[in-house]
Amino acid sequence: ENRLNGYTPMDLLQNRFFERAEFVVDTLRKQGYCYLDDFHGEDIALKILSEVKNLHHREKFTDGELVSSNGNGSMLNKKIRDDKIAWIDGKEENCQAISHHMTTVNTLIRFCNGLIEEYDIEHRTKAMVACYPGQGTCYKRHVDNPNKDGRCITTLYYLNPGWTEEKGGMLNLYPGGSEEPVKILPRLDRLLLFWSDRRNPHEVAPSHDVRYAITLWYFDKNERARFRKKQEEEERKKAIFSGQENGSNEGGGN
Ligand SMILES: Cc1cc(NC(=O)CCC(=O)O)nc(C)c1Br
Ligand SMILES: [Fe+3]
Repeated sequence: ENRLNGYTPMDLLQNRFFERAEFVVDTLRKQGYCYLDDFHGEDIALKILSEVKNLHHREKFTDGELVSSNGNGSMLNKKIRDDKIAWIDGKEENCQAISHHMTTVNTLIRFCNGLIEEYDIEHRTKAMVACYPGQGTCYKRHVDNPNKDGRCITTLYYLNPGWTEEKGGMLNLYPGGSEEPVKILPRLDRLLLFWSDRRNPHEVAPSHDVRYAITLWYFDKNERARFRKKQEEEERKKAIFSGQENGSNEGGGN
């Protein structure tokens, strides 16, 4: 077969992933976050962007969560976040490039998993495609996984060609809860990774132009299993409790 100085193209590809995984894991250990620029290359990045814009134009995004009341019971549709999101599993039509992104990040994370002994990463969420429509839309400071829901690594892929700080929309990251934020430019073809837990509070500064990103959260198998068991336990307790509440006794059954 076509061996290039002893390596096949697959060998070279594997090496490339291994090298990037080593850099990612070393950097995550050192500072808790890491970003790779020119992750897919411009052509594929622009293809992914066109699919995301297409989702946006086809109204496939829902509004960010609305919080309910302002405390005195009246329903105030105050927003805690301004992003519009679409959940994508990668099999949808016209999402081939987004699907390619998902499998590429899976491969990178699989190589990283071999180097991180404290986690055992086998699963992830669907892709959350997010759009900040501009006009000062932002996302308040928060931690992705404050209470051990299983998510250990957050990956954010940015799709904003020619973005500058004047447009706002910087991701302000506070690694180790530091006072001064690390300001990450959400530029096209940048892949940002960070530990999803309390080590990385973050916020999106007000955006003055349309800002797209794709998030994938990766789970630690054990933390996720514990969380699911706890959830089922709570469901059971709730079912029993609601049974007693309205006096019926079948709730205490099963
Ligand atoms: C729905 C949701 C979105 C986000 N997004 C960001 O933190 C913004 C990152 C960026 O676009 O730079 N985080 C959580 C914990 C939830 Br939940
Ligand atoms: Fe977040």
